[in-house]
Amino acid sequence: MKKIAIACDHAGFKYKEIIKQHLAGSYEVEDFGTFSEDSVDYPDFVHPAANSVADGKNEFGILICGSGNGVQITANKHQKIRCALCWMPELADLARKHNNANMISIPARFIASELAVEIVDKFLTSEFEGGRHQNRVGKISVC
Ligand SMILES: O=C(CO)[C@H](O)[C@H](O)[C@H](O)COP(=O)(O)O
Repeated sequence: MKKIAIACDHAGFKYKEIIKQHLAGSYEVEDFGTFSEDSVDYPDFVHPAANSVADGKNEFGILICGSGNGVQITANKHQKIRCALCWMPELADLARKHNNANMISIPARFIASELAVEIVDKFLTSEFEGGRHQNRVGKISVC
């Protein structure tokens, strides 16, 4: 069963719970919080989730905040993380196929929860195509 990290800030909490419920039984989900709608700082929750994907404890990660920007910016500070901001399923598909993304960020304040679930499903079922894309991905981490 694929192991998935999930994390959010207060703006993403409701969607995190919806996504977790959707994935239950099909994936092993590790929830790094937050666990309420009380205002929090997203890096406090993203860094542990990103570390778990970077060290291989979880295969993929799902991050949710209001715009998707803050959690994505934070996750991409981790050298082994490739986190894509996805507001439609096609972007999640391409993030896996072309960029071998291992995390995605979802903008909870800008899309419906039903679409967020579709995005997650596409992210977790698309495969990296390798080939010419492997050359490019290999050049991303320069330090
Ligand atoms: O990081 C963000 C902005 O790019 C996220 O959208 C946060 O969820 C947002 O900044 C939270 O804003 P709030 O006014 O403190 O709820």
